[in-house]
Amino acid sequence: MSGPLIDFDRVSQIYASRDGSPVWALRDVSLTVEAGEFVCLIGPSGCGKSTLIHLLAGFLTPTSGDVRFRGRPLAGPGPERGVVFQEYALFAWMTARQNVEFGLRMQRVSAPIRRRRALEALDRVGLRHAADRYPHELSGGMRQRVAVARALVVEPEVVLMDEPFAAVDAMTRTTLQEDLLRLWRETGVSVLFVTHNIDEAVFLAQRVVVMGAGPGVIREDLTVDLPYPRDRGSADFGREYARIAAALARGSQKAGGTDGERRAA
Ligand SMILES: Nc1ncnc2c1ncn2[C@@H]1O[C@H](COP(=O)(O)OP(=O)(O)OP(=O)(O)O)[C@@H](O)[C@H]1O
Repeated sequence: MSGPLIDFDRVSQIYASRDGSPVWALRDVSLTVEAGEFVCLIGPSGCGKSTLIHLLAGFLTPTSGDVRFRGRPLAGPGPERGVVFQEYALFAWMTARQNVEFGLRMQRVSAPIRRRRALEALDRVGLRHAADRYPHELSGGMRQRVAVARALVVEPEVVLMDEPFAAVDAMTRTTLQEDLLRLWRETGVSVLFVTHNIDEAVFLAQRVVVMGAGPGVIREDLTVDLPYPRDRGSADFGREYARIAAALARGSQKAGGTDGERRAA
């Protein structure tokens, strides 16, 4: 393939606030993601991380600029872009297997193939045994695993994850991170992952995109050049952590700047 998988080209997103005044969620954001990359977006609350994910998911159309996938402007949601949110967005009235089958049903995949693929996807996240349970019978971590299986079962080219592990306890979170890395390496899918957590970004990402708020811009785009699996106790890990923390601190000092500053930086 020539060109990036994902291309944000000078994208701005303006919402109307309750009193009608404009809210610049993103201003002039340019970002590319290559096929197979694992990229984390990190930044203060309100810097437009979720907006960026929603644009890419096709839930929103940018106020100006273009969002392209494989060189083509996006026109709504599509099966090549899977989404996992922080909240367990599972259908309460469906079992884990039925939840995972949902996307395949939309694609009109036949019932026996749906069933087989859903069970395989649940197996990959270690939940085949829980296929017939309803969401309320699952722990928070298990529900997020089902959400990951549901996103992956349709074999997307990118998974968009908006703070997917923020609501689970620390130990479960670590396990989910390890599982996600394994799935990423097994499938070759690209991952765009929003987090507030520097440790999570350093553990997971090949690139960490640091955003700033007021309006939302990209401040820095940092490569994390550490081999996988990463050792949280290593000096190298600590150095990368400090580098990203410093970039975040610089970004918040510059709040209110423009994308032009990023280019100049
Ligand atoms: N539907 C909306 N209408 C009006 N303003 C909105 C809307 N959605 C988001 N905003 C505003 O746009 C800005 C960016 O919001 P967004 O949710 O993308 O940020 P975020 O970085 O994901 O924040 P957080 O880390 O708190 O989830 C914020 O100022 C927010 O209040």
